[in-house]
Amino acid sequence: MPLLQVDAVTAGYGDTEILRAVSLHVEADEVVAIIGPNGAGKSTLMKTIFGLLHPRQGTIAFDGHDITHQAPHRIVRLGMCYVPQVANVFTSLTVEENLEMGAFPMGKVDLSDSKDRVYAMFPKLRQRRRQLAGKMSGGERQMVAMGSALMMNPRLLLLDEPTAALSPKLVAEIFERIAGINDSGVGILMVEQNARQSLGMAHRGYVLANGENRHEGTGRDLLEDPNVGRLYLGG
Ligand SMILES: Nc1ncnc2c1ncn2[C@@H]1O[C@H](COP(=O)(O)OP(=O)(O)OP(=O)(O)O)[C@@H](O)[C@H]1O
Repeated sequence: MPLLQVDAVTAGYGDTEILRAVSLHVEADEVVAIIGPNGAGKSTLMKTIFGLLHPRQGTIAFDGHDITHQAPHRIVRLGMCYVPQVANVFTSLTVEENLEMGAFPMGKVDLSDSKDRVYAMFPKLRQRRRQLAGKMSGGERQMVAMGSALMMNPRLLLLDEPTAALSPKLVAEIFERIAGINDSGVGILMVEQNARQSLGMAHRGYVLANGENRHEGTGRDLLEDPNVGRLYLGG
C-alpha cells in the first residue's frame, strides 16, 4: 500500500469545482513532483490532501488511514506535514522559535534532539538560529519553513513551490536539500514551477491541467515525452 493514495478526488471552493477526479500516489521513499500550468489546481490539490479543503468525491488515504475528512491537526499527528507557498514562516520570530512552533502539536516535550536533527540537515540555520526569520533571504526562509515542518519528524512532506522566486543557484540548493530530506527517509510530494529541474530530481511526476490528471510517469519519461515537453515544459 502506498504511503499516500489519492483516489478520484473532486474538490473546489464554494460552487466552483477545481479538481476533477484527480488520482495520485506516493510511495514511502519517493520524491513525486506535480507540474502544470498556472491555475491548474496544484495548490488546491495540496490543500485538499492536507485537510484544509474537503473533497466532494473521492478518497484520500495516508499510511493506511482514511484521511478524506480529517482536519489538518490530526493529519499532522499521523506524520504528514505541509509547507505552503506563502506565509510559511513566522517573520517576527527567530529561526529557532520557528522550529519550536513547528513542533507545537507535540506539546511540551524536549525538542533538543529534533532541533539537532534539523540543524544537521540545514547547518546554516544553526548559525542563524537567533536571527529573525523575516530578515532572511527567500532561500533561507524556505529552509526555515522546511525545517519547521521537519520538527514533527514526518513520513511525508508536502511542499508547495519550494523554489518559487529563487535565483538559479538557490533553486539548485533547495533541490539538493529536498533530495537530502528524502534520503533521510521522508517521502516528498511537491508542486513545482521549475518543471524540468523538479522532474529531473523526482522519482515520478504528474502533470495536472484544468483540474485533471493529464500525464504521469517517471521523471525521465515525462521529460522525454514530446507532448509534455511541448505543452508544459516550454518546448
Ligand atoms: N480560496 C479560493 N477561493 C476561490 N477560488 C480559488 C481559491 N484559491 C484558488 N482558487 C482558484 O482555483 C483555481 C486553481 O488555483 P490553484 O492555486 O490551485 O492553482 P495552481 O495550479 O496552484 O496555480 P499556480 O501555479 O498559479 O499557483 C484558480 O482558478 C484559482 O483562482
